[in-house]
Amino acid sequence: MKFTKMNGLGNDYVYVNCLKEKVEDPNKTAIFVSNRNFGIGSDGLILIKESDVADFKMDMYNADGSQGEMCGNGIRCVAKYVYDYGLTDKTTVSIETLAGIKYLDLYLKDGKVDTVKVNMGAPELRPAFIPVVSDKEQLINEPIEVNGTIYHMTCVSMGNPHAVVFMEDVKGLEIEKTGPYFEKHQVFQKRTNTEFVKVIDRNTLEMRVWERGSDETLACGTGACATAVAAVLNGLAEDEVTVKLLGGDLKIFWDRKENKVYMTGPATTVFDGEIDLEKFLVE
Ligand SMILES: N[C@@H](CCC[C@H](N)C(=O)O)C(=O)O
Repeated sequence: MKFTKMNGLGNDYVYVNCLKEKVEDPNKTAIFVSNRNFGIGSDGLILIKESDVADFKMDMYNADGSQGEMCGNGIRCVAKYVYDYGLTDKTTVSIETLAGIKYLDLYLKDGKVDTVKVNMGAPELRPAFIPVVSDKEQLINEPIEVNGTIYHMTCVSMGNPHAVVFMEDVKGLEIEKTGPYFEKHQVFQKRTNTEFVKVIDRNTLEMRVWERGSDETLACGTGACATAVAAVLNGLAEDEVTVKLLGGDLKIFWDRKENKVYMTGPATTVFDGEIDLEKFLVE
C-alpha cells in the first residue's frame, strides 16, 4: 500500500489514494498504521476516493479503527493531496464526507497548497442530532457529572459530536484522566470528542482536545469550530476567533447570517511511503 503522511497542525494521518490503491479492511488497517511503535504512527487513517456527488470523497478512521463522520484537519490535507499530486487543477474543490459535502478554497505557495479555507457548514445544536441524551432544545453550559466532578458543557455537532468545556487551567489539565470519562459517558450515544477551553480574550481561545477514538491530539479542526460556536453561544467570544491548539492556530469564523462556520488553516505533507500490509494484517 502506497501512502502519504500528512498533518494539519500536528493532527497526523496516513493518507491513501484509493483511486489507485484498494484498502480491504480500513478499520483494521487504521489500528495498525496508527500504532506509533509497531505501525507507521498517526492519529488515524484517511482514504481519498472517487465521488458521484463531489470532486472527491474522504473516509476517515480514528486510531482505534472507528469511523468518524468528519475531520477538519484531515479535509484540508485531502485538498492539498488532490492538488499537489495532480488529481485536480482546481483551486476550489468539493469533498464528500459522512457529514455531507464540504467546499474548500485552496491557497498556494510556490505552486503547492499551503493554506485551505473550508466551509464547514452549519453547527447542529439539537441534542438528538449530536447525539446526546437530553429533553432540552440545546445544551449550553449544561452541568454534567463526569467521574465524580461537575463540569459545564456546551454540545455541538460539526458533523461529529463535541462537548465543549470552558475552564481556567487548560495547560495544567490532566486530560488523560478526564477525557476518557467524557468520551464514554452514557449521555453520548456515539461517544464524544471533548474540548477543554480557556478564553484568552473575545477573539482568542486556547484549546486542548480529547478525541473520540484517538485520545489527546495536537489539534482538531471540527473541535475548533465547535469551540468557536460554543464560545459565542456562551457570550464569551466574537464571531471570528483564533483557536490556539497544541499544534498551532486555526482561524474560525461563524457567519451567523448564513449560519455557516469557516475554518482556515495549514496542511502539510511530511513524506511518502509504501508498506506491505499483508505482512502485518494477519489474524
Ligand atoms: N481530528 C479531527 C476529528 C477526527 C474525528 C474524531 N475523532 C471523531 O471521531 O469524531 C478534526 O480535525 O476534526
